[in-house]
Amino acid sequence: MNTQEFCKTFNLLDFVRENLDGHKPFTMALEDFVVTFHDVGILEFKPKAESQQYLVLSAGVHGNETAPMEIVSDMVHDLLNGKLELRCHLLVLIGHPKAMLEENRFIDFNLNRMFNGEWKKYWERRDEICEVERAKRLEEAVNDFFSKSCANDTRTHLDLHTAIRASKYQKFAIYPYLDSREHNPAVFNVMQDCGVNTILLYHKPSTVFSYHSSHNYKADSITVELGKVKPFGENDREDFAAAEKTLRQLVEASYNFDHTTRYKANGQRLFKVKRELLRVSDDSHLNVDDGLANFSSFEKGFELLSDPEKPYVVESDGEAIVFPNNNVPIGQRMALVVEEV
Ligand SMILES: O=C(O)CCC(=O)N[C@@H](CCC(=O)O)C(=O)O
Ligand SMILES: [Zn+2]
Repeated sequence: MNTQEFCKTFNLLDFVRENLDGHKPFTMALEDFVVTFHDVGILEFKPKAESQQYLVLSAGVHGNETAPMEIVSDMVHDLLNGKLELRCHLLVLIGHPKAMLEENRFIDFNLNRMFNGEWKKYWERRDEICEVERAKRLEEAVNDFFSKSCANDTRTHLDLHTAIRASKYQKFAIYPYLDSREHNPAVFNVMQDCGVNTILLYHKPSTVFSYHSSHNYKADSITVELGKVKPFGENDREDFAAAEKTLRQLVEASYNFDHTTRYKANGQRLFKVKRELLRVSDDSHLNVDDGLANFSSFEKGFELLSDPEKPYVVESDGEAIVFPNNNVPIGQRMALVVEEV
């Protein structure tokens, strides 16, 4: 098959499904860029024209979060077929191909708790936990990509997700902890253009992918929750139209990520994390219905987390909950208690 035929019929998600255990790297030179298929779900686009922007778009770190994978896959198709112009350095990642095939959040362990080197703690168990080697591989890909950039280049990473449950604010994002850096107004502006009007400011280092790239490469990184989890083919792409348009504009490098960018976002809600509720024992249990939306709030005095040793009772009216999950192992996050700032 020649390059033109390959591009015309190429579907990233099918290609990933067909190469689950990896493939040999290969490169194709197209008119405006060179694309390298480094490994399953790891594609790098290098523009022929000079660019100072390095963009990572990751989707499917959770295998059942299908909409972002569909969006990214369509963008890759359009890039390969000249329908989307590439004006930045771009790394596209389909995070967890095996979980994607099964449309499950993960196989053995939540991949989005394995970054920032956390996978090293599980290295001895890599044969029983498939996410260990994948986290290592994804970190290597990000490292190789950002290592090509210079000090004045911009580094951006959008880790695209959809949430398990509905949300009071349908689209929201989690801005990872920045150590001693400042929040970048450009990130808020891009989120606003994506239709993301609620931003949760994370309060401490973590083992999620966006914190990894932010902490290690000083990237402008953010985890974006674009809607609710649905099976492949059942996403209403109209719901994602603003995000999709903005992602395409990012690839066309029509955004400036300079920290001096003026904050134009208007009406954006900001939340901060007040507390992280961890599972401390087998008996830890959140007293929330499955149908309860993210950002639902409680009255002071409500026992949100029951546990014989360490229950959590709501301390003030208006405390809200994000990502409640009774189905996590001991030591992992069961929910975030957040409050508006
Ligand atoms: O809906 C849920 O409960 C989880 C959705 C999801 O996968 N969220 C990410 C957030 C990562 C972050 O905190 O930046 C996750 O839990 O991994
Ligand atoms: Zn997710």
